[in-house]
Amino acid sequence: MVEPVLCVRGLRKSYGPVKALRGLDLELQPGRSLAIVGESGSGKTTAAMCIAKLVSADAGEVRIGGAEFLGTGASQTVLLRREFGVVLQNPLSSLDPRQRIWVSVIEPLQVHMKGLDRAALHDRALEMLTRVGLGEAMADRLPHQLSGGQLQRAVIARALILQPRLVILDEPTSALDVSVQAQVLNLLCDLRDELQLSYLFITHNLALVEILAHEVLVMYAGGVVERGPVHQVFAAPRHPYTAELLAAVPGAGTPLLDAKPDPGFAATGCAYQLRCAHAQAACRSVAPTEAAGQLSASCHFPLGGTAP
Ligand SMILES: Nc1ncnc2c1ncn2[C@@H]1O[C@H](COP(=O)(O)OP(=O)(O)OP(=O)(O)O)[C@@H](O)[C@H]1O
Repeated sequence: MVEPVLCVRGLRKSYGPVKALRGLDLELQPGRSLAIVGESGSGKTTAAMCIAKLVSADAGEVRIGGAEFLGTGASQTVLLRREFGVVLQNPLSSLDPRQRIWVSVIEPLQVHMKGLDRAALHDRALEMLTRVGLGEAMADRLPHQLSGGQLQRAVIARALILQPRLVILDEPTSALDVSVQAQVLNLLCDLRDELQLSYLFITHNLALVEILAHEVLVMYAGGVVERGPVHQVFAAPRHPYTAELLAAVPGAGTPLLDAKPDPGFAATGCAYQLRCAHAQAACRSVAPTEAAGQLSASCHFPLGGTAP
């Protein structure tokens, strides 16, 4: 059996009374990409941050490449991790404004592969910058001399410089102009296929999920309400919340819904019951089973058929 690139079991995180993550399980196979979707406040970023050990979870286990990931090591910041690359929403905040682009790109190499001389580091930076579509001319520039799309390419180059198999992407295109978003998205798709990368991808934007991910995990109020292959979940959503998200999609680049789920909501039964047009008595008294397995929805009365 192939070892998953990422395996997460029972990840929980509360902020006081707010249950931001209610026990997350997921697996990511080599070369596969998983998108975590949900509206603002559903727990997506908390999930990514707990997986990256940027925020410490209250409980649960994270395994990367078969080994438990404890989040310790030489690197002080998540951007320099050896185990995975990270691409965040705002590329400017990921790069040191005083450092030339090539120096930022090779920073993880300097931390984790000591002993490379300056010429070798420079060569590696140019190789990676070329791979992401930035020529040598960009290498010596400072971040403020690059456009948003060019900066995000540089961040991607740095995320890949240690050749990780897993890349965590948190809204990687949402700070970019719409015309540039497609270019960066295409680059991410090409790199994923060429380098057999696995992406864990956090987004509000379902249009991007169809392009970048194989599987989708839908979160509501800190829990997983539906999961499965993207084409199956999008073609026939089984959880009413997934259907609501899909119905709200006005097009690429536009956030989904403004309404926020309330993860502090402590009533018995289903967390989605007050917003659900299909709620029945059982939904108010008994919490549905968590969505687990290949294709499932956490709902007593899933759309289109029997309960999972
Ligand atoms: N540092 C914190 N302190 C207190 N509450 C927090 C903190 N971080 C997140 N939360 C709460 O946890 C819940 C989940 O937040 P989280 O940021 O993970 O959601 P999200 O789906 O990523 O939303 P967004 O897309 O807006 O970032 C929210 O209710 C949020 O207010």
